[in-house]
Amino acid sequence: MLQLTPMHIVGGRQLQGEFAVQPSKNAALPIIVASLLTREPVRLHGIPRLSDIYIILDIVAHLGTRHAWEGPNTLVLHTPDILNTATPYSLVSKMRASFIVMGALLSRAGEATVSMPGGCAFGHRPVDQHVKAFRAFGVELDEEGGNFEARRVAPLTGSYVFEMLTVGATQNAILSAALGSGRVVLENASIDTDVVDMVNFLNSLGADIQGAGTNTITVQGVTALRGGEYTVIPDRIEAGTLMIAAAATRSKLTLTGVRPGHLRALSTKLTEMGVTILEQSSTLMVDATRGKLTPTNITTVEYPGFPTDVQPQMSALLATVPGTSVVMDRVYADRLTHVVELTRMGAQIVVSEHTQVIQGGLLHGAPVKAADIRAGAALVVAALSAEGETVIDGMQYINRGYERLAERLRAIGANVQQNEPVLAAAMD
Ligand SMILES: CC(=O)N[C@H]1[C@@H](OP(=O)(O)OP(=O)(O)OC[C@H]2O[C@@H](n3ccc(=O)[nH]c3=O)[C@H](O)[C@@H]2O)O[C@H](CO)[C@@H](O)[C@@H]1O
Ligand SMILES: C=C(OP(=O)(O)O)C(=O)O
Repeated sequence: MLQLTPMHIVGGRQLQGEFAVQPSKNAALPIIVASLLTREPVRLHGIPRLSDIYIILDIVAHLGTRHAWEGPNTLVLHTPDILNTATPYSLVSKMRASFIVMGALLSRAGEATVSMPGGCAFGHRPVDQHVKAFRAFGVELDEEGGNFEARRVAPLTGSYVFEMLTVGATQNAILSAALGSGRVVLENASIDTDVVDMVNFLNSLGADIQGAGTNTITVQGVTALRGGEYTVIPDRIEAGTLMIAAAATRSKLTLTGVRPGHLRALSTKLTEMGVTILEQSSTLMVDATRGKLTPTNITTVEYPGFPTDVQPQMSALLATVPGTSVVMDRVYADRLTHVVELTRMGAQIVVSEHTQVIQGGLLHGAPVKAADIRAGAALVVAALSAEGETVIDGMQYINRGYERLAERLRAIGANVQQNEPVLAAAMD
């Protein structure tokens, strides 16, 4: 992973003005993979310039996709032929989301070899549901030497009831059956926005996938998909991070280019704490300047519940709110790498049986290190509110999910310095 220079933040300043939210990383990644299903060109608007996007582009390039950027966030992808059906460990280990190339390759080429995805700093992330769904549809699947080898021996048919709500396995299962003459039914499917956006994209190319956004999804295979043009949804996790940053700095901030409906669980919680939120069709105003915030309890669950991907940032906010708050992550019980770093900044957090008990108070600047993407975002939130200077190392993790963050935070009044990553220029 590219090493980046640390970010320096002098905190204690209010944020102000408008922040234009980037397009969604976690929606864009599966849509780029889903473009493997058509031999025609597709033009995607709203692709954020992030290191994860460049990694998935390397992976699909290995499989046969040519790409060209048209302006800052528009990407044209074209996969006339699949050139490889094996994705090596060196590529898959860089990003867990890449495991869904298995479903796309099964659909388009009838076979796939994909390495077990890499581990993650915040705990065990199994792929058993992906494997069980494929097998339920009649796919032959062997696991050998850290690789999964899958073959379509007949049209995919049957149904699978997921044992938990999983975004990635739902996407993988949909992709595997979207081409061909079979029909599969997914029960207890994820209703996450990133599943719905991938299905909307595929259906816009001629796929026949019904029920996305409900717990039962039916995929009727089609012979081929056409090319097309699609705009990816806004990034609700980036928007959520900025809402939380506004609350932590007791600021008034307007987010533009958002879908307020995707952020309801967070808006409800912040409102309960004393933050005023005003929603319009694609803007969201957060006002934390009117009086004291109150502590609260958070339990993360799958969408549309409170998202795990803003749990560390929310914990950072709660570390600034006097009183006792309790945070439990039911999606990733061990998503806790932010805790030790926040305590360097004066946060009082005790972890017991995967639960954070937070006594809010004042934070101060300190040297800290991000160990994963949202832990890094939590450190940015804490640093923006803390007295004095915080130096955040491990920026390569934050850069996975936030485009030109230092520059965009400066534009809303933060005192942030970092040599900007040269990703876009270097990797086109
Ligand atoms: C690139 C991307 O979009 N990543 C997001 C995606 O990850 P990802 O798709 O990997 O997460 P899942 O929704 O699959 O995981 C949800 C839960 O199911 C468990 N599980 C999942 C699959 C499986 O085969 N077996 C199993 O036990 C996981 O360990 C976790 O506890 O959704 C997560 C949950 O919203 C987010 O935190 C990630 O940011
Ligand atoms: C955890 C995340 O991504 P990934 O699933 O790729 O690790 C995230 O975006 O918060």
